[in-house]
Amino acid sequence: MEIIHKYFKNLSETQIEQFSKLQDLYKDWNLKINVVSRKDIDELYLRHVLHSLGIAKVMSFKPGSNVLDVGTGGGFPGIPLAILFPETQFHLVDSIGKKIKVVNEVVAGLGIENVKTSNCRVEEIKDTYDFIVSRAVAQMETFVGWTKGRIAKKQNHDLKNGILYLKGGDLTEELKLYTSATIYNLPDYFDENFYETKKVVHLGMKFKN
Ligand SMILES: C[S@@+](CC[C@H](N)C(=O)[O-])C[C@H]1O[C@@H](n2cnc3c(N)ncnc32)[C@H](O)[C@@H]1O
Repeated sequence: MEIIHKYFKNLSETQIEQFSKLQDLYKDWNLKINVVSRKDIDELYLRHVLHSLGIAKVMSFKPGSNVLDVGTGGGFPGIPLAILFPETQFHLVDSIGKKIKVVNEVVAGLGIENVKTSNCRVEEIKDTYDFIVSRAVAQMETFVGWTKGRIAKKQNHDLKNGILYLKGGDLTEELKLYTSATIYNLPDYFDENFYETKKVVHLGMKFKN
């Protein structure tokens, strides 16, 4: 939990309490339904919570905005972002029901009010969102296909509405179709070795008028 304080200084009492409770909640639920690897559960704050919050280093979601988390699994990056941005609405989607069950239990356990969940494939979602976030779900081309039409046209942020994807490694090949993508290197924000090759990729949507 100290590692969250290290990089996010102005947390409210509620946010501190919610972040602090995450580890015990995930430890309990992970015994029943495995959503986080055994190794990672001891490093939940480094490998999952802070990593999810990497998106917050490049984007401050405004009050009233809405965000879709595609393939949220156990709730990453959606749950840490929902704690950090309580006035933004988050929709967490996963095609595997037992993962959404854990997400629902964690959300209820923390008293988070700005998260809704759906157990379905993202291709079935019909709403639009200011941003779509994700980690470890699909290659960019597949992901862009799945989420086509889901970005709202009205812009409310400095960064263009679009996709904010947590990725790692060399992305030259994967992003060669997306020349307008911006890559933010997480080591510019976080010192820990875990982040050495990790990035946030922003892909702003272009709309034909
Ligand atoms: C490797 S896990 C990543 C989970 C989480 N984002 C994380 O980083 O911890 C990928 C997740 O994406 C989900 N998924 C894959 N394709 C999907 C789709 N088309 N729609 C919704 N969920 C999908 C899977 O069920 C799985 O839970």
